[in-house]
Amino acid sequence: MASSANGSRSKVLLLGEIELAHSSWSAIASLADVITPAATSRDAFIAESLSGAFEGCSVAYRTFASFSITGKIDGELLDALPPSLRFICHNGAGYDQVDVPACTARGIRVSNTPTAVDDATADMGIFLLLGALRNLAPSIASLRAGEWRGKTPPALGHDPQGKVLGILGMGGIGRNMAKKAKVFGMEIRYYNRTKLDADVEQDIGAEWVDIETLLKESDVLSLNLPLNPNTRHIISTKEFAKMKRGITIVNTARGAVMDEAALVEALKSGQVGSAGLDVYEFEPDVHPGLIENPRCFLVPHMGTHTVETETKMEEWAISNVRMAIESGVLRSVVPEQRSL
Ligand SMILES: O=CC(=O)O
Repeated sequence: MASSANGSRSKVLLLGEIELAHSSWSAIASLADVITPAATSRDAFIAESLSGAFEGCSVAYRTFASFSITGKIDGELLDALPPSLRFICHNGAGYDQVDVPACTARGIRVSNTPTAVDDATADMGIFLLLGALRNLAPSIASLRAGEWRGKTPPALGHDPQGKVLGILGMGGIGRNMAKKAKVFGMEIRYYNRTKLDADVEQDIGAEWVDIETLLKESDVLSLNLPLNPNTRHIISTKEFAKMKRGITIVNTARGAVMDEAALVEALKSGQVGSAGLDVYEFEPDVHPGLIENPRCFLVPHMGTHTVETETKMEEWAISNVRMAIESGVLRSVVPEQRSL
């Protein structure tokens, strides 16, 4: 299938940059013509597509950052893309930037890079958990400002040992984080629509509880679930009110699984004691109420930002492009399309 139905060479649309896996991408370029858009905004991208610039492309490779050019891959954008497009290979685990039902309706299959991100994202989760529990943000800032521990001594932090870590969403990242948190002496509870098999639960040392219990009994709550219409704002004012006063919230998933304005209020009132965040509802904008709150330990969406993990992710996404070109199937189609 390295050539298209009419016998010409396949065409691949490259949305974003290849940063690390250059030799694997060169191998794609030897199999197929690679088209790179000139546009730098959504309107210009749509106009460029409607002008026929991407005609004949059957596969698109895209990065998280390419959102700044195309915006969401939704029905409007798909209608502007050529009907030859059959596969969208997303480089990333979370694919909320792609409207999967709109792709399905047009016969386009979507892939992501599931397990490649697990270690690095879970490592970031543990880092944020410890940083928020230990109340490290103000002293990191005061040291850099030349004030040692600041004008008033920072509040004492808390140890993870013996605390209950509630994990909301027990996919690969949640499971990985559970194992790591166990080493810090934490007790692991989780809620996931599908309960893990008993042997997996036992291996991880995690207990399934219903979501109400998870909210009520956790000392730290880590959000590890994908963003979709069912999970948007799954944590908001009502849920904060059910939690233990002073809870620590960790989010490495997507900002919008939590109502960010409600989090700011819950932090202000002390209902939430601290937060360790890698993701934000309106990235790259961060709510000023988070930035100004010393009990927030904040990182600008860097969960997978390592040479090893970014390389794995690119290699994985490129392997999807290769399979699409050579065999007309994807290596890791997204769960919503698995039964199609
Ligand atoms: O945010 C990172 C990812 O979705 O892989």
